Amino acid sequence: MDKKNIHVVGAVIVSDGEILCAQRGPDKSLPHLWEFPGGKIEEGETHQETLKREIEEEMHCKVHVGERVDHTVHEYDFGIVHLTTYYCKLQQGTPTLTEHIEFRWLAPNELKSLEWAPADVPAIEKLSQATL
Ligand SMILES: Nc1nc2c([nH]c(=O)n2[C@H]2C[C@H](O)[C@@H](COP(=O)(O)OP(=O)(O)OP(=O)(O)O)O2)c(=O)[nH]1
Repeated sequence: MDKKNIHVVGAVIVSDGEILCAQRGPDKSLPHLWEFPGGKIEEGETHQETLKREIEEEMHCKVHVGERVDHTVHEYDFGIVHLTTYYCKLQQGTPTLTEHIEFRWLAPNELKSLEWAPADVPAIEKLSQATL
C-alpha cells in the first residue's frame, strides 16, 4: 500500500540571534529527536494559520510568521513527511513546555550538535550557515 503523505509546518523561532529547538518525547514517533515546533496542516488552513494554531496549542505563546526557510520531503517508515519551515518571531508570551521534553536556544553554528529528525536535516544545513 502507498504510504500516507503528511504535510507539516515547522517554526524556526528566532530570538536574540538564537533558534528554539524542541525535543520530542520518548513515547512519540521519532523519540528523543529534535525538531521545530509545529505540526500537521489541517484541511483549509494556510501554513501561517497552522503554525499560529500549533504554537499556541503546544507552547502557549503567539508568533509572527515570516519568510520560508526550506521545504523537504522525507520518507519515514510511517509515512512521507512534507516539511515546510518558516522563520518566526515571538509576538506574545514565552514558550512553555507541554508536548516536548526540552527546549534549547542555539546559535546557528551550534544547531548540528543536536540529533534532528531526518526531515529537518536540510533545513539545519541551511540554518547553520545563516546570519540571523
Ligand atoms: N512539528 C514537527 N514535526 C516534524 C518535524 N520533522 C519531522 O519529521 N516531523 C514529523 C513528526 C510527525 O510525524 C509529523 C508532525 O506531526 P505532529 O506534530 O502532529 O506530530 P506528533 O508526533 O505529535 O503526531 P503523531 O505522529 O503522533 O500523529 O512530522 C519538525 O521539525 N516539526
